[in-house]
Amino acid sequence: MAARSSTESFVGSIDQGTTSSRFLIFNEAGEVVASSQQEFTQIYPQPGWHEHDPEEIVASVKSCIDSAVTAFKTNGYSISSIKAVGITNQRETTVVWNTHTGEPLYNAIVWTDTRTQSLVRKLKEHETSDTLQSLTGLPLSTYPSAGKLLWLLDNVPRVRDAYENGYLSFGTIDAWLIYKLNGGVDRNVFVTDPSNASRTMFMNIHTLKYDPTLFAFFNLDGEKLHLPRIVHSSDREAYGTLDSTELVNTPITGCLGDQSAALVGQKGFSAGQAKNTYGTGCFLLYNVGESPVISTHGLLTTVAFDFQGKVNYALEGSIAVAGSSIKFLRDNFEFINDSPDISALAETVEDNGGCVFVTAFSGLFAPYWIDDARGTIFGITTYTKRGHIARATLEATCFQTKAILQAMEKDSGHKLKELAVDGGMCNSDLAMQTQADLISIPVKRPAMRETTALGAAIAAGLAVGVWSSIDDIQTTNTEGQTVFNPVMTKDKAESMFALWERAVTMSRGWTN
Ligand SMILES: Nc1ncnc2c1ncn2[C@@H]1O[C@H](COP(=O)(O)OP(=O)(O)O)[C@@H](O)[C@H]1O
Ligand SMILES: O=P(O)(O)OC[C@H](O)CO
Repeated sequence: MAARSSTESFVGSIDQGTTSSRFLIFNEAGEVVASSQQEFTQIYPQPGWHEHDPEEIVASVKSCIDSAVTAFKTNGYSISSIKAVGITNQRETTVVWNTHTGEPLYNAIVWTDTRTQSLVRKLKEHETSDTLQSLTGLPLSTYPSAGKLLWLLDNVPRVRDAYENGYLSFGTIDAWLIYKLNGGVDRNVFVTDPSNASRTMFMNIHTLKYDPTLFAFFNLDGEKLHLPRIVHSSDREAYGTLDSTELVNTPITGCLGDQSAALVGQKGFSAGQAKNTYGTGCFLLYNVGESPVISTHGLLTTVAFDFQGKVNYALEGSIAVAGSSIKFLRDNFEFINDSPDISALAETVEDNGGCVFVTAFSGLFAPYWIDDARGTIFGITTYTKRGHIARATLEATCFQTKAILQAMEKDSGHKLKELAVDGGMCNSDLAMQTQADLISIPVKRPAMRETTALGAAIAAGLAVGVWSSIDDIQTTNTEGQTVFNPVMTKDKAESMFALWERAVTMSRGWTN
């Protein structure tokens, strides 16, 4: 195709999720003009363990960049019109590497991994453990990075060795990717942003700095451990430039944890705005403004974004299992060939036939925090068909979202009037209708669902002036939304929810 003469600028976005990596190129209107996606290996060495190969993650990202850029060029665009790249990523997932060589010292331990259950219980016995949430925004659980790092130090001799000898680098996926995409040891760009650092339990949520009190609690020597420098989520200089791929020398200028990125991509810039992302897990973020609100109802406090010092916080309801339960039915039970087929299977029956599926594969996260629950299906009889299980699987995420919304209303004192959604599982009309029915408010799904990637592109584009301020992008992706209005009676929704809550109570204690 002939070269386009457009003076338009573009922004690339790396979206490194739990199950796949993507690279998307956005124009100034926030539209996707080229993209590429690649799944990578999920490693489950033991029940409850979940790992990724850090090098495979980097390779998948590079391959996506090259494929998308090739398509971009084929469409007549010039590489030089891509002004910057943003990064968004699965959070908490922990990578450790040799500071001198850049070699990973173990597989990445994924956020869903529950191997730290007993370690976390011991930490909870510590007399100051109940102060952690007010300092970090997070309750002690298997979820944040801190416990994963402690496990590595206790169980992997070469990690311990590297730590004792002062060459252990620790980072979440953003820090690892930025380091590797800059060429690793040679340039040693070792940074993270507050939305990612706030998931480690090493950062003080009020100061946005690593806190010696936290290192002392985890019995870590901050001098021995190499941690990424915390910089703004949108920054012209700090993140370096790509040293390879088709986009060599393009600056990386934005970085956001994926749930923060989705909030930005849904333009949840102001207090009172919220979004719910149904990916591998499901995460409801509610912007609470410029001061953190510490939850007393089972939610987390997280950094929504730090745009050149303008910091917004969010209350977060984290669900460990959402789209992954559908993949589970596909891969482990062969109920379906492909995730989208789940809706058709669920529609073969009228309702859940009395089944409730507590999908607690990693215990239950917000607002319950039950670490000793495991996946349990209640109500199975000889009447039960695969369709009932499919329906109960979709409903599980919707029930847990309802519980989170209730907690959020109590913490924030506000009632949401509608829920903005995105993420792979929101493609299921049945799931989104069920969600609207159960929470009795409308659910709004944007036409362009790659809002996580858009959020990282916005962070990067703001840093280099592709957009001069958030006002430039307020109307992006507002056309063509689908609205799911509740049709179920509130009484029916409440009685279904009561059964779910009963099932949650009964799922406790399995791994005790
Ligand atoms: N049409 C669909 N209906 C239901 N679930 C879906 C559909 N399409 C994708 N999914 C689920 O969405 C998840 C992937 O969503 P995505 O937002 O890409 O996740 P991540 O960012 O965690 O990799 C998968 O677990 C998949 O099962
Ligand atoms: O991969 P996702 O989209 O489910 O997101 C993972 C989260 O960041 C984990 O906290």
